[in-house]
Amino acid sequence: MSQHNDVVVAMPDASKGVGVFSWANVSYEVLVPKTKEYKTLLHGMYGEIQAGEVVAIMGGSGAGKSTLLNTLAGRIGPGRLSGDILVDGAPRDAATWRLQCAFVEQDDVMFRNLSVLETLTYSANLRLPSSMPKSEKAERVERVIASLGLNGCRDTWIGDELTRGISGGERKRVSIGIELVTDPQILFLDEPTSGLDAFNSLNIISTIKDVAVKQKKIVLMTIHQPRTDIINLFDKLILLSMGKTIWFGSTQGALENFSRLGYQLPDQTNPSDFFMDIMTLDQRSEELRNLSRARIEKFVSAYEEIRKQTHKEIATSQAARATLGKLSRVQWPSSWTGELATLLQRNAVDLSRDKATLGASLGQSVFLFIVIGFIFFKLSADTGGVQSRVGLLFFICINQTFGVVMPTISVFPIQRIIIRRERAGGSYRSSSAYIAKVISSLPLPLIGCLVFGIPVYWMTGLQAQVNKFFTFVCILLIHAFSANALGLMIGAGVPDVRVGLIIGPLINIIFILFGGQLVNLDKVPVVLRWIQWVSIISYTNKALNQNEFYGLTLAPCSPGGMCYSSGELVVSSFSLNSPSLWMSAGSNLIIAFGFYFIGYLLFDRTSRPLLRLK
Ligand SMILES: Nc1ncnc2c1ncn2[C@@H]1O[C@H](COP(=O)(O)OP(=O)(O)OP(=O)(O)O)[C@@H](O)[C@H]1O
Repeated sequence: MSQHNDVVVAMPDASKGVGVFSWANVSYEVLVPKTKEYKTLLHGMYGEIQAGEVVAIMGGSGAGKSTLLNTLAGRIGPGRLSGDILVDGAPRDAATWRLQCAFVEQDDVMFRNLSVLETLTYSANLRLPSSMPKSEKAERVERVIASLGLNGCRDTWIGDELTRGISGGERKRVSIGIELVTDPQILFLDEPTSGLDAFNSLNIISTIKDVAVKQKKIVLMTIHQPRTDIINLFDKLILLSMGKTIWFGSTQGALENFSRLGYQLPDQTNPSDFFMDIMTLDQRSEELRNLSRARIEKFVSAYEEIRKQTHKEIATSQAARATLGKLSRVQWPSSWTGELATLLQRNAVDLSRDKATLGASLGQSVFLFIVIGFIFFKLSADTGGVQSRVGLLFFICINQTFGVVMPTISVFPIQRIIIRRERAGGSYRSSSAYIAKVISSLPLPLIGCLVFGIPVYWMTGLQAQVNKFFTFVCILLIHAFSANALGLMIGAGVPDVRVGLIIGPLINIIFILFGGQLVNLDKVPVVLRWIQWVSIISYTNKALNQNEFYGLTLAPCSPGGMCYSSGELVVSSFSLNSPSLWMSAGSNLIIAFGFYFIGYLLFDRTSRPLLRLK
């Protein structure tokens, strides 16, 4: 399977930390589709962070904080990027960058059914080289737990809005821990305090500061109006407004700078409130906008003067450049099968603890076999019985399609953020992640189809022959397999679950229409007729009818009544005789593999992390 954008990564050399991360004259423009003109989001940015420093990007809404953070982290889409972004004086390199840096997103999306310890252990197992002994990985995890103060909740499940788990502050720590297990040199954090109370915010930033100082890491984060004791923890601030720098340096330096320009910090005011007041573009009226714009431009020019006087070129490290040249394609942390085994194990643990999903899924099958079993109880072999049998078999097709496709659609959209994050860290190949999901999503539909199908077969009085029964079960299992493939394919392609829940039923309904029971397919417009060849419902319906009616002895006709003389005649009168039973089942298998393959291509694309360094 193709690897597309996955970059094969080099293992980091833990003994070699990054000394300085710097950027010079960095601008970023995007094309605005409506006007077809470029809009500049970042204007000639400069900055430098030394190992052990924590730097915060602050600014009003729309100032460009996230854009700057993402640009420096290499997480930008199309657009014009110019300037230099350097690691120890050398340009970032795709082979090493993913392991040198880590990005902690604002939303802490994780597996809700795993404990803190398990979450960090899987991160270590997936992201650290397989050559590293298990005991060393476990030690690394323990160190991260200790440094982030997670010992008290190490065995608590992560949880989510619906299931109680660790607290918001602990979630943020775990998110940071997931990244820290690989010992990245540069840590980017997007609003690490958002959604946290003042106490927890201080706690998180103090922990980050502690880690940065002790482990000599470079930390850059965006933050919204931090309280005074948080702002005091930052070594430098980047104050942004309208995509321009109005200050880069210490908080004290910023206060002195603004004071010199006539803006004094009022008594008993938090510096961050003060900065926000003077650097935010006031949009309330034309007059206020012009006034605030003029003030901001004054700050921009004043800072530019200071920068020019103090700016020194970062010495380009020839040694670093030379090393980068040699590191191009090395290897993934583990072998493909190693990745698959770890991912399968994680999926299995997560699924086995998801009692609600397991219960609902099996409960649905039990409920339906009872209802259907009694509605169609012990069908007769007369004309009425024939009609009921045809209806029952078509209902089974529809039920088994909806029952499998709909829950499967959510598999990828729900975990896409996690997969993107892990792929961004170079943890595994997209193919192993996909195959692991396919395998772990199969047992539930297959078991569900047996729980429903076996009792229904005997309750409804379908042909009481062992070979017919096993063929029936086999057809149902193949159908569940194909429906699973269809659900995964839809889920892999849609941007979120809501879109999937619209597209899923639509495709199912079209497959039902082309299932051979509702419309005479010979009368359908030629351009649409091909749909029957990919309708898994059509093939399963044909296979089930042939299995049931071939060899079925029907009740003799009453004089003058309309009836079928044989089961074969029933099948041919509904045009369900071609292709043959095993050809139909085989077609469904081929279609399933087709769906899985298209699903993989879509998955690879939609779960691909952004990485743009040039
Ligand atoms: N792809 C894009 N096309 C056009 N404009 C964009 C694009 N991305 C961002 N912008 C604009 O760039 C500006 C900076 O956006 P950014 O998200 O960096 O702001 P921010 O400071 O992080 O704001 P907030 O605190 O509200 O998240 C905003 O005006 C935004 O509308």
